[in-house]
Amino acid sequence: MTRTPVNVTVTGAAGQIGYALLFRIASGHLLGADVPVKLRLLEIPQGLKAAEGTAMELDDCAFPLLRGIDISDDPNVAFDGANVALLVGARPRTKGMERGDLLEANGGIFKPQGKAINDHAADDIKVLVVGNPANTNALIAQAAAPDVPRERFTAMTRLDHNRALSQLSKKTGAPVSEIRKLTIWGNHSATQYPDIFHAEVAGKNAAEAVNDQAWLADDFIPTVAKRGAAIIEARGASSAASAANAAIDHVHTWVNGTADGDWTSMGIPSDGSYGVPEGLISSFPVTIKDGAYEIVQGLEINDFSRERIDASVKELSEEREAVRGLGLL
Ligand SMILES: NC(=O)C1=CN([C@@H]2O[C@H](COP(=O)(O)OP(=O)(O)OC[C@H]3O[C@@H](n4cnc5c(N)ncnc54)[C@H](O)[C@@H]3O)[C@@H](O)[C@H]2O)C=CC1
Ligand SMILES: O=C([O-])CC(=O)C(=O)O
Repeated sequence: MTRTPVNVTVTGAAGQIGYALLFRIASGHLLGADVPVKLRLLEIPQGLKAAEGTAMELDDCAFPLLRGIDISDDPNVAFDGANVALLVGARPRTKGMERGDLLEANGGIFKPQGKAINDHAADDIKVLVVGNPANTNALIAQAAAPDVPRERFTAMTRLDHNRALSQLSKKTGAPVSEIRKLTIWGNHSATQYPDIFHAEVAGKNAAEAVNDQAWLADDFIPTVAKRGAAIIEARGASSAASAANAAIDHVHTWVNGTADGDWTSMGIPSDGSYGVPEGLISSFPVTIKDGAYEIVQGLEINDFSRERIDASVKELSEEREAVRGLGLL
């Protein structure tokens, strides 16, 4: 059966995450081994030549599922007909830059991209924001796209989720495949809260299996929350292949669903669940079926978790206020 190719737009295509991401999209890991894709690459003018080089390499792989590559520096062209948009390109924080400056610089990227998505993307568009500060960049893009259902704008906390799985696996000796129901709450930042109180390791409650409060508070949580900085320190560059892998996981799960008896973590617009103010793009535990996600309801939140969720959500509220103050919402 011939299928219509799915248009996948990737911004920041010439960057290091782009380089780790595009080959996996083209080889079928994003959407499935039977789904042809067309890539639409968006770069700034200085990045176009490098994007063209990457496109040449993509050609040279002769991927059977890759049905075309377009490159542009115009968001209105790159998002035209997009079914999936991976917003990776962002303005990194540079020396002496305050958080407000960073938010403003990113507003200049994510607002026009949100508008271009609003005006040109396909009706079924799904957006994942990877570029930092991811949650608030997603909010900016969403605000500029009033005609797109707001739940289509998501932010990536799957890398944090995967990091937490791996740390818990090392601690317990159980393979990652035996760990379920882990949650990242809040912001993709050092305030995020990786929660193991509802997680299961080989069918047993993870917090009880670990039974080590000091490890949880002083090792696990800071290791996961500060892993991005640790990678920069070790590698001399921020996470790239693991971030690309998480972006693939995020979209693959969004399209194909969560496994029975498990959930994943995604930055999504809050509906007010768990005391997270409505509209903030915060990470929650979600189950997904038929391309639609739902926040897992009814989890009991203990005092230890409540304090940490509240701290991360407070940071998200402050970021929202800051971009409101800049007229970006
Ligand atoms: N949410 C998450 O878990 C993670 C997020 N990140 C973030 O992802 C972003 C990208 O990381 P890298 O690929 O390592 O950065 P990079 O600097 O290697 O590449 C970024 C690319 O984006 C391009 N770009 C800048 N503005 C653009 C615009 N307006 N339109 C299109 N392209 C544009 C640049 O030319 C560059 O090629 C960063 O903001 C980084 O902090 C990184 C790791 C994990
Ligand atoms: O800090 C960064 O730029 C990279 C990042 O988000 C991460 O590795 O989690």
